[in-house]
Amino acid sequence: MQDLFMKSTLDSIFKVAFGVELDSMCGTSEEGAEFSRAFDDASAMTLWRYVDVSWKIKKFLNIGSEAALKKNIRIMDNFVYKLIKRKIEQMHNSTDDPSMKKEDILSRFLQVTETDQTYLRDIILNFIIAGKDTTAATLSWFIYMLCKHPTIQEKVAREVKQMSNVKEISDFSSFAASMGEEALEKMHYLHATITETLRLYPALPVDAKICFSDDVFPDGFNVREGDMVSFQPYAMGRMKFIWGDDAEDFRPERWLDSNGVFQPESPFKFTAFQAGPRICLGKEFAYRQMKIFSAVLLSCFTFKLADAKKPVNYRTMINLHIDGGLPVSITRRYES
Ligand code: HEM
Repeated sequence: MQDLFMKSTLDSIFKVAFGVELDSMCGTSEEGAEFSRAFDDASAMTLWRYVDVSWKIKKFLNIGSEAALKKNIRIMDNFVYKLIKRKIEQMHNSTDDPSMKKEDILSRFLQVTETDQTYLRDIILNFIIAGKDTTAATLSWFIYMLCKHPTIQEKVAREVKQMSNVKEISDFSSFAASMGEEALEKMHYLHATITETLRLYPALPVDAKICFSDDVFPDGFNVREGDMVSFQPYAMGRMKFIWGDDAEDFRPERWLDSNGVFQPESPFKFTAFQAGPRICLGKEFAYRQMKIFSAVLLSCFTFKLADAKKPVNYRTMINLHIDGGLPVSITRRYES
């Protein structure tokens, strides 16, 4: 499942942010598949710099992991610069139809006359880094949690069916097409279940910052310019003094009031999306995307772990991935 989520969220971010059908899901674009591979390898190699004390020497000599990283960066750069060039050409050719220019985020940047190609490349990669693995990993943990808690899985499926107002689901794609904004808004239990997943499995388990200048924290602790300070949404999400004695239990109900309406928490308590001025810019987008994916999947299929006895471990990456993916068996809910 995790691999499929990674591919589909990459395709989705490409469509929304750059107006491009990458189709890494079906692999019809060889260029897209090469970019996707290079992107994943480059993220893993970048993280190893934290623990590999010799990375600077390797970089200087252009050997080992650093030579491979350089090659992957070149593949990504070529792909992204080509994309920017194509987009600029498309925009020039579509002057007669102004609506064509506004569809995606890259076009909007180009409209405000931003032409520095390196800056645009960084914007593109930033969106991919921020929006691909985060939602895919969260959806994987969400399905994992629902396999561990089948009654919650059924409750989510029931809510989706009820709120989407579809009497009988006869096929997957027409049900997906009928999933409107209004119906998604009403799915409070689904919203709570995704949020509960993020509390226990935040896509960014540790968030680090480097101090810009000397400072004193509210509790009197001194930090100096250049110090690294980190907070840990993973640990915070499991602390009893923050969430109560049942902090380690998966209980979506904790997010609902007595009428079943979702009650948000302060972002300084539920820190999966950061808080303050640097809070995640894609939070609403991420919820919408995750709700659409899970609503469609859960109303059409039931999920079970392929091997319920196999322990699930974390993979050492910036985002909280399931090591080795998430093999599941699925059963169709409707008669085809
Ligand atoms: C479950 C999904 C997601 C989670 C848990 C998440 C979490 C976060 C976190 C913790 C940060 C702060 C990083 C830092 O401290 O520098 C962040 C920043 C950001 N996120 Fe997300 N994110 C998610 C999905 C997305 C998506 C889908 C997009 C884009 C469509 C996105 C766009 C961004 C951007 C642009 C920033 C940078 C904001 C800034 O630096 O001011 N995120 N996200």
